[in-house]
Amino acid sequence: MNVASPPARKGRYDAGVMKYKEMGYFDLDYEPKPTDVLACFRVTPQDGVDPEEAAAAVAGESSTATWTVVWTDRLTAADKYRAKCYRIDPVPGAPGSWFAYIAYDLDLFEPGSIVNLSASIIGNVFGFKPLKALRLEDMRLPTAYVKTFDGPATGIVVERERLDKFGRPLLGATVKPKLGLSGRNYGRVVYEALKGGLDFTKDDENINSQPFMHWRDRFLYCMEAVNRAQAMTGEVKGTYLNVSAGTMEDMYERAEFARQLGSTIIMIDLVIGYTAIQSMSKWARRNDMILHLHRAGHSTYTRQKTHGVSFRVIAKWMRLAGVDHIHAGTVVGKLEGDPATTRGYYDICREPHNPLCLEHGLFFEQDWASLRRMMPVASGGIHAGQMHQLLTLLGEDVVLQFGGGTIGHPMGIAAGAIANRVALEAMVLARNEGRDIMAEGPEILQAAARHCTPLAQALEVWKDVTFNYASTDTPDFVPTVSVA
Ligand SMILES: O=C(COP(=O)(O)O)[C@H](O)[C@H](O)COP(=O)(O)O
Ligand SMILES: [Mg+2]
Repeated sequence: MNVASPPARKGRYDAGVMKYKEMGYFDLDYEPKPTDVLACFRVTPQDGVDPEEAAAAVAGESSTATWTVVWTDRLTAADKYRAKCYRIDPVPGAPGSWFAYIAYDLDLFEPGSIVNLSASIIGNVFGFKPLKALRLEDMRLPTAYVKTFDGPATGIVVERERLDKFGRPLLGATVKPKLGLSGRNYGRVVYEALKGGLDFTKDDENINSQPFMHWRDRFLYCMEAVNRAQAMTGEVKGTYLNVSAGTMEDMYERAEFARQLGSTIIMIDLVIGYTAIQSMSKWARRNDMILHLHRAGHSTYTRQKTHGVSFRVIAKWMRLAGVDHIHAGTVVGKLEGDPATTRGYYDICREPHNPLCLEHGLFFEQDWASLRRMMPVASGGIHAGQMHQLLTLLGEDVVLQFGGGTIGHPMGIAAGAIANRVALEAMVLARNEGRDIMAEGPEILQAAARHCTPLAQALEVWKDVTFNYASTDTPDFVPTVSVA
C-alpha cells in the first residue's frame, strides 16, 4: 500500500498500487445481509498508515484483492464478491489499534469446509506489510453457512445418555508422565484413576506411537483397564485414545481399532489440521464415538492480544467441524485465561444461541441452528481444593480434568481420584442445597475431608497452589464501546 499514490477510480482498471478503500473494500453504508459471514479484526496499522485504508486492505486481501488492480475483476460480479469493511472503532485503551468489522458474501465460501473458510480469512492477510499486527477477534457465521456443517457427532445430551451420568461435571485425568511409560504401566494408571472414581482418563497431546509404547499396546492395556474398572464400579468409564498420527490412513486404522476394542471415545489434537478434524468427525458420527479435541498448538497464535486468532474463533470453527469435547480453559489453573473471556468460550461451546456480549469477548450474535453442543474441558494445573471455584466459574456441563491433581496425590492414583470425586460430589450437593459454594467452598471441602482421608491429604498437599499471575488474567480488552 502506498498512501501517497494517486487515487484509482472505483471499478476502473488503473495500473499501479491498489487503493483498497477507493476500490470499494470500505463502505460504512453497507448493511450486512443475514447470510453474510462477518469478521471482527483488531487492526494495528504501521505508523503513518491510514486506519481506514488498513481496514479496507484487510477486507481486500481476505477476499478478492491483490496488490494492484487487475482488469479481470470486471469479468466477475466484483461488487458482490468484494468484502466490505462496514464499521471501524478504536480499541478501548489501546491507541493505534482499531476493531474493523468486515462482511463477506456467503458465495465466497465452499459449504462445509473450515479449510476453505480459513484460507480466506487468515490466509495471506496476517503477513501484510502495512500492518504492524492483526488479530481475528470473532466471527459471525450465518445460519445458512452453519447448516452446511454436521457439527458435533455426539453432543452433550447424547454423551451424558451414553455414559449414564447426569447432574454434575464429568471428571478426568491426563496420564502422567506425558512420555516414557510402557503400555502396561500406562494401563495401571488408567485403572487406578477410573477405579478411584474418575469418569475418564486421557492420553496426553504428544502420546502417539513412540518406541517406548506403540499405539496398539497402549490401546490394549488401556481398554483392559477400562473394562476392569467398569466391572469393579458398575459405572461407564472411558479413556480418550489419541488417534492423532502422520496420515489419515493411520488415524482411521487407530480409530477403527479403538472401536473394535469397545472404546466410547477417541481423541485428536488440533495440530492434525482442520480437514483431518472434519474427517475424524464424520468417522465418529458413523461409528457412534465421542470425539475429544485437545487444542494442542493453539497458544502459538491465540495468546497475544494484538496478533493472531482468538480462541473463540477456533472454538466456533470446531463446533462447525464437529468435535464433541474441546479444551477451553480453567481460569484458575496453570494456563492463561481470564474469567470473562473464558466464559465467552464456554458459551460458544454450550449454548444454542450466543447473544452479543462484549464483556465476554463476543462481538456478534451467533445462532447455532440445530448444531449439537460441545462439552468444554477444563484442564491444566487444577486440583481438588479449587472445586468450588471450578463449579461456580465453569458450570455443570464440563469435564474437569486433573492430571497432576490425580497422579500426584501422595497416597497414589486411586487416592487422587477419590479426592476429586468426593470434593466434586460434596460441592454439587452443597450447590443443590442452595448454599453459596464460592463463599463457603473451603469450609465445604474441609467438612467432606473429615470423612475422606484422600481428600484431606489432597487439600493439604496442594493448599498453596494457585496460579495467580496478574499479567495473564487480563481480558482481551475492556469494552467501553457498545455495539448497536
Ligand atoms: O496435560 C494437560 C494437563 O495436565 P495437568 O492436569 O497435570 O496440568 C493438558 O494437555 C493441558 O491441560 C492442555 O491445556 P488446555 O486444556 O488449556 O488446552
Ligand atoms: Mg497435556
